[in-house]
Amino acid sequence: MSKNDIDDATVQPVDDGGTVGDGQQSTGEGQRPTGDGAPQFDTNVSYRERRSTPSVVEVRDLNVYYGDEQALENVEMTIPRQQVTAMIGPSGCGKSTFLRCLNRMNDLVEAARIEGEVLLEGTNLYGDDVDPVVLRRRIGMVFQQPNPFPKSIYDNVAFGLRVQNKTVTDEIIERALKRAALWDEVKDKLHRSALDLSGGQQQRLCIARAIAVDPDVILMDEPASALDPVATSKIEDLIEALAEDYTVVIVTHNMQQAARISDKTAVFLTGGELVEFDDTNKIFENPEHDRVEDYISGKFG
Ligand SMILES: Nc1ncnc2c1ncn2[C@@H]1O[C@H](COP(=O)(O)OP(=O)(O)OP(=O)(O)O)[C@@H](O)[C@H]1O
Repeated sequence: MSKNDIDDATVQPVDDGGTVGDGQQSTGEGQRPTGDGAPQFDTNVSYRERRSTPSVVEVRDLNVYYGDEQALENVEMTIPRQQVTAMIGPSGCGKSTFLRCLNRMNDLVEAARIEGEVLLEGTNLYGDDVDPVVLRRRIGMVFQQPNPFPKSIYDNVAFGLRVQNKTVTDEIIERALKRAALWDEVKDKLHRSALDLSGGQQQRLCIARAIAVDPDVILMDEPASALDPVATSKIEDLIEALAEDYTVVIVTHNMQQAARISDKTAVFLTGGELVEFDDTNKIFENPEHDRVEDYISGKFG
């Protein structure tokens, strides 16, 4: 399967009752024991109540290979709760591979082999008893190209809830659209096709769709790179606002964007090495590593 096939395979609704547009999947009520009854994530405690711990995702000794090629090498990272964490680095350094490891999207790539641990609230996502479908209900994803379904604006936002057999109310739809800073622009045309929206509006709709099911973490792979400067600016403002409620992890090619909107920045360099991970200000003003300084100052990449 090619890299592009991953997105294609996960953005369209399928009839297994699981996939929710932008890669979110669910089997119903979230993190209850599933399948053979193996306990998964603790769902009796809501994410809002679990905020007492500072980190939400811990990555330990992560190595990823595509066939013989190593794409990530011994990556260790602690992703803080309710902050924006940006991944930057030159093309091919493994940023998207890393992001996809956080919700097991790489499971869909036949050639990919993953070693190491990714802990969500202390549970290894790669544990034998973890259902990736349940996991993707907790970790949503927004892609580079806005990918609304050919349905109404309302039905796009409702999609994930319906897949999970959850109640859909006008209030829930309104709340998600407001949270995605789209409500004022669409409140009078909720039953019109989502495909009639502009690219920037479509991307905010995809964000509304992702947050309607109330995930813990939102992964974003270059969410503004297909948009014009005005639409990009709206998405950037929105990402900063979302971090009040959610943990956001974003891949961006745009260093200024990472500097503007993120709290933490991870710099990957060629060979899938995470060279530095720190507060964004530190990375951009006084990085520890010469290679990071060279990259930030545009000497390569
Ligand atoms: N499905 C795949 N099959 C084989 N190799 C892959 C696949 N996806 C990525 N790779 C390889 O893994 C390495 C890391 O790719 P990845 O897309 O994660 O990098 P990136 O930093 O996100 O790049 P870009 O900024 O260009 O999107 C590259 O060498 C790439 O060719």
